[in-house]
Amino acid sequence: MASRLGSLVRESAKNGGRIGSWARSLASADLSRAYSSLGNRPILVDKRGADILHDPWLNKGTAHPQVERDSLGMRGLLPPNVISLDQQVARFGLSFRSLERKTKDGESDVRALAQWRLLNRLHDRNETLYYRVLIDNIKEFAPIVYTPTVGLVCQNYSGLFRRTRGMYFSAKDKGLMASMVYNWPSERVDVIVVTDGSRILGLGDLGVQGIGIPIGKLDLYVAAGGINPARVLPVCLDVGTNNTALLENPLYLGLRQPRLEGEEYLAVLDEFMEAVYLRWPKVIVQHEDFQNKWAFSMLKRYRNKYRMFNDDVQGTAGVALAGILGSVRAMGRPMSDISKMRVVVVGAGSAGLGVVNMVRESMAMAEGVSAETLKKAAENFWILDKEGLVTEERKDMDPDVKDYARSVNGSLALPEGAALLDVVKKVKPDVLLGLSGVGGIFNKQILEAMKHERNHRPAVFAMSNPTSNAECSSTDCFKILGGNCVFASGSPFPDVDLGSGAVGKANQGNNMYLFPGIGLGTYLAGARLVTDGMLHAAAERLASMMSAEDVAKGVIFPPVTDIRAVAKEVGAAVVKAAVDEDLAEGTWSADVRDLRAMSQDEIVEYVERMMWSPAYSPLIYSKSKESI
Ligand SMILES: NC(=O)C1=CN([C@@H]2O[C@H](COP(=O)(O)OP(=O)(O)OC[C@H]3O[C@@H](n4cnc5c(N)ncnc54)[C@H](O)[C@@H]3O)[C@@H](O)[C@H]2O)C=CC1
Ligand SMILES: CC(=O)C(=O)O
Ligand SMILES: [Mg+2]
Repeated sequence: MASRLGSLVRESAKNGGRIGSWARSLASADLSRAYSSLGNRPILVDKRGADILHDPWLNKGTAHPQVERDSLGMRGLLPPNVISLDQQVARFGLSFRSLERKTKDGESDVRALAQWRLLNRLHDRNETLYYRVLIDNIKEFAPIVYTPTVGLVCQNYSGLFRRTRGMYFSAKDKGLMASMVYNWPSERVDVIVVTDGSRILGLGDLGVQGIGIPIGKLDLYVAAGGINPARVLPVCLDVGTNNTALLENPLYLGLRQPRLEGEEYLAVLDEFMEAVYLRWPKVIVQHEDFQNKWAFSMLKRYRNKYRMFNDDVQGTAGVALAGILGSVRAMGRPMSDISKMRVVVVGAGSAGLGVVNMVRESMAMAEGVSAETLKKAAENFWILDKEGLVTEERKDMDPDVKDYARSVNGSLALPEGAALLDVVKKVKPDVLLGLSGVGGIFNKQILEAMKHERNHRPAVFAMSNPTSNAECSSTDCFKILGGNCVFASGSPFPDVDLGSGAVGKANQGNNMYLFPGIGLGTYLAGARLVTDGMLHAAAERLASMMSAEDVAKGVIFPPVTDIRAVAKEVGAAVVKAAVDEDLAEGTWSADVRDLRAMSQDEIVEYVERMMWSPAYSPLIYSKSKESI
């Protein structure tokens, strides 16, 4: 059969593709077997012609081979020259470079949006080519589809909106969500990223325009985590906005009403969660960029019921933990010395508190986690919010921060609400960690104060996004602290030339290093829940990927170009943890017994094998579409 199809294809090439009737006369099962033996798994489609060209999951554009053009009624709908996926990638590169040349002297925001538009249009047309381009150029394109440009895109989303992507559930859909989920065209969804748009990066409440974040996160799920793009769903819950500029903007596409509060808000969230699990019982739901007042409570409400996690609270925590472990090693100390670190955290929101909770647990682990060791570990943190240092004298204390409130007496005592500079001068921290959303708050004086005798290799993490909200830049940090400090930021910053061959290494400390692997591992494990054990395993695997030579140079995270390998390793660690915790049910391709029988290396191989990668599959017409 393979040779019959091969000869058909060769024949077609010779005679200009006049084999439509032959190809159609072959039973689709024969064709599918034939295609299988040629390589990619074929896809049965119940569409033809222009409908395929307008379906980004199926469209190959100029790469549709002649046999498909004939069998699927596309002859004449495309220019006659058939080109390959590689050639299409190269053509996209040429057109992207030409845009770069044309916009190089223009305003940087205009240029960034033009670059995003070019990628977005490709995403809308042809998902296979889009992800191939993204994977092949991840270092260059992640900052466009993800932070920082995605922030700018969200700020302008209503004006940029052309073709819809994802789903919107609003307060107006009450009682209808269980039927609405069936409007989504894909029968299978593995990962949903959902936001309510209330705290988009460090840019505040962007209402329905926050949809750009789930889209960008899911781009990384596909490109890094190898999740099939036909099985991801970005969602925005439109519960109103308190952003008056948006409410007054005639272009704004969301509901023009203040945000729902209390029971009304909860009713939307509950109905949404129930609806998606009704249609897709095994889906993983990632909560993203919910304002602090809801992030923790939603996590507590759902994490023991559904297969879900909050990326800002839990993904960020794992990345910061891995970064701090790397910094401890960079100081020339064993990882167990994490329990001796003094950490000043600026920002007591969902991200900041998520980080301190996880790092504290890791500190306590050295001596065995107990109420006593956790209490002792909490003393390693000084937490500031917009009112300054949180002490036991704080009025209306957030219960989530209470454990970390500092005493106003004794050694290292500081007054309630003490300013950051005073805290840094007195505490002389090993790690200064920013998750405040306040751009430039680590100013010259603060960074000068980080030069102290307690630690000649301190770590500065300016983790807020996007770039303009980073607490300091790599240049500020290295120019003041010298090449010895360890620097990480949420959005990418360049390495810094310190003269005489010395280079300050700018690490990107972003939850993008963990969430794709957490989702991938949870999915392949078929884990019922996402547990702390799985999250610790993910963070520890990320930390362990850095070699002694890397950390000695101040490199504490892998390069973005390795993000697919990171997701694979993290995913495998999550699978293993889920199996060890007896939470794994496996999937159709490996059930729990298969997973249990695998060695660690075999799990890594299995995860890699299961990762989707972009390649064109042969398309075969069938009236009743079923997977083969
Ligand atoms: N690098 C990464 O992977 C991640 C970065 N982030 C970034 O972290 C930032 C904060 O996110 P969330 O915690 O979710 O926000 P949030 O709104 O929950 O918390 C912000 C916190 O910063 C505090 N704050 C505001 N102004 C301050 C000031 N002048 N001094 C000290 N503290 C101040 C607030 O009181 C609040 O405690 C955002 O910019 C976000 O982009 C969040 C998640 C992951
Ligand atoms: C990276 C991320 O999740 C944030 O800035 O919110
Ligand atoms: Mg986020």
